[in-house]
Amino acid sequence: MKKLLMITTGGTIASVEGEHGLAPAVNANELLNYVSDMNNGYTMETLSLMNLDSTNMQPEDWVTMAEAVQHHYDAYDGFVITHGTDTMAYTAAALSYMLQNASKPIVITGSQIPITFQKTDAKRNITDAIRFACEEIGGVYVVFDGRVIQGTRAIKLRTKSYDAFESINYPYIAFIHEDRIEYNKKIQSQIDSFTVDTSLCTDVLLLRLYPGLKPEVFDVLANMYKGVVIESYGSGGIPFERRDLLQKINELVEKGVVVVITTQCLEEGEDMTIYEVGRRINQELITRSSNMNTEAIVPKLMWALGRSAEPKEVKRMMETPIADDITIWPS
Ligand SMILES: NC(=O)C[C@H](N)C(=O)O
Repeated sequence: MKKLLMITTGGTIASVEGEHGLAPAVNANELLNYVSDMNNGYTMETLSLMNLDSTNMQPEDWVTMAEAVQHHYDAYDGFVITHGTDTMAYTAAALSYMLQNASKPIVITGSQIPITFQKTDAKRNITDAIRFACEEIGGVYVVFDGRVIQGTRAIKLRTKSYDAFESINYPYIAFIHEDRIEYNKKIQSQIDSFTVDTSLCTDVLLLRLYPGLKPEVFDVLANMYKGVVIESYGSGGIPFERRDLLQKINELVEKGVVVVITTQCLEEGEDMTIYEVGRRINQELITRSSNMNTEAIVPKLMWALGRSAEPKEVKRMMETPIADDITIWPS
């Protein structure tokens, strides 16, 4: 008999219609009461940790969640975390970095429609998440609309549809059917021991390039941030004609800021070795992101900066695959 803990954090799944629109209000026990087919095979305890729309979630809330799992880790066989969808991908990645080599499933789910509504995806998603949390598998996963996504690979692609999440640059882990779980990817069993490191440095900026961005904006960043993630274009170049951003980025790195380059393209990642706009970037100084998604890069950088103040060491951590966040490293 599996012993599970369901941790609730808010989101649409726990929302009710209030005076100012949908807002989370349902607690963990009430949420569980909506799920009818509580069957044998597991026992479930609940923890109402917070009740936030995930738009209001901050890195400190990721730490609260990681600490809750850490605190209860030995007492349970698996964890279900219910969460808003808007920042779920960030939370899933953040937990993947803070809670490494888990030998038990830590499953995050939510819904597009509140569980209190007649027609809702919430019941299915919770039921699926519970089923996956009973599996003999370790790590952090997003379960949504019958699909299981690696915690470092999820993105929210759709605002309304039930299939809100996609797995980026990585196969779905599994599909959850009514009668069985179909694995799509072989999962290696965990041999390293479970580690928890929740020290985050939140001095991180995410900047999306667009034609016309003023280079001077970079002058103010060094005083405010220790890490800057630049969502560049295509394979990952930086403009150096007219509005020369390259010079400014080099200056930032010289000042000790860790600059990570990624791409606005969702699929296939950066490869700065192809074009002159990419090759001009000093690869010794800049941090490559390969095919990580932005939702993973941002919390990974907060986590890496939380562990070391040495930019070279932060670059090394960022470029090292963790929790399957990087698969192909361009040669
Ligand atoms: N579907 C949802 O959960 C959206 C909600 N605004 C949230 O992220 O909390």
